[in-house]
Amino acid sequence: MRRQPHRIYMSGLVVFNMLIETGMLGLFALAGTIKPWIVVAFAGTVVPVSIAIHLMFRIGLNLRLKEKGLLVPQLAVNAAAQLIFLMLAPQLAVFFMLTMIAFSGYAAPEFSPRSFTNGWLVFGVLTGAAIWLVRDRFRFPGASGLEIFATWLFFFLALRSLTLASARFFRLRAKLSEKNRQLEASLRQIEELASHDHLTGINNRGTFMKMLEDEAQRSARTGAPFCFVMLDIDHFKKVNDTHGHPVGDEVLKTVCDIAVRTLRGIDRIGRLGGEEFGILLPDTRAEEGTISMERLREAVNDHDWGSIAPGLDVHFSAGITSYMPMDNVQKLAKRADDALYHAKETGRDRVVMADQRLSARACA
Ligand SMILES: Nc1nc2c(ncn2[C@@H]2O[C@H](COP(=O)(O)OP(=O)(O)OP(=O)(O)O)[C@@H](O)[C@H]2O)c(=O)[nH]1
Repeated sequence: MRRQPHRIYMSGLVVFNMLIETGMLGLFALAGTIKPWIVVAFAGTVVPVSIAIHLMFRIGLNLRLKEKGLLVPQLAVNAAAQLIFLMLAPQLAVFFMLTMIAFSGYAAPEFSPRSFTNGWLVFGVLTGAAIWLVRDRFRFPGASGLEIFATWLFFFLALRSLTLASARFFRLRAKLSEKNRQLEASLRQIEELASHDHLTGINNRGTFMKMLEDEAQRSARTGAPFCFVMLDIDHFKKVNDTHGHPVGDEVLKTVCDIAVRTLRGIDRIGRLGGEEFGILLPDTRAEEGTISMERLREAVNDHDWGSIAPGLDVHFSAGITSYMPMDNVQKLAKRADDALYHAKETGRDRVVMADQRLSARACA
């Protein structure tokens, strides 16, 4: 499929060159070298055929065929046309022979080494036979047997070297495109590795803190509310110690999966380190944020942890805070961390809202 744009481009180039060739023949007709009807015959046969082939590529009819490049029919039609007109106007034989070399170059990427050798020999022999048949009207560079042979030999060898050079160029270009694609894929992978946590696949600390910073700036500008949550899995060390590190890893991944499923599409989650996660809830007020975290807590508590390891049970504690005017990320993180500490201190498996604690303290 990658070759199709190239085929469309090349067959379009053939149409363009056929039109140029018609114009050139017209000039020779004006100069009296050939009869005008030869130009009309060329324009009425070769040009429509090349347009038809180009349209076939454009519509994609060739994709239904086994030999999608249409190499054999294209070359056969073009070479037959050039040979017929070479015999009709042998005084312009070199002109038609050069055109054949150009077409062979266009078809280079479609050639296999065998099809190239076969085509080269067939065209060479046919062209030699055609020139020989019309040798009495052959003009350039001369009409003697040796001159005709030397002209033909030049064509025969040039056809080979130019086509092989084109084929090499196309192969090189294809290789370069492939390398480019691999490089782009590697770059994407590096970006992914640099911005995401490799175990859970969620944002890593750096990426998440940058998101938090951006959201704080957005809120300062627009006044839109948002909540920041620090979530920590309870007694995670015990999970590792009792069930092993691989089970601990599985717990981390599963908690993230549940969070991604439970939270909204615009919410962001990042791994801050170990078994601690940060959650950003844009356009969310304190009460809505608490409801959202309670829903996540229930989802984690209700999960069938026994399917990962018999007797396994997982809970988390979370501290949540909402953005306040004149806030910065450090202040937000401090409040959420204090609230998380409070959640742990007061029995774990709970969500504590920092702002309520602050207002409670202010009222006391
Ligand atoms: N399996 C696994 N364990 C990890 C990973 N990162 C950190 N840990 C473990 O997480 C545990 C965290 O233990 P603590 O900081 O004592 O916290 P805790 O046991 O959850 O206790 P509380 O937070 O007070 O409920 C340590 O045993 C770490 O080795 C990880 O990527 N995979």
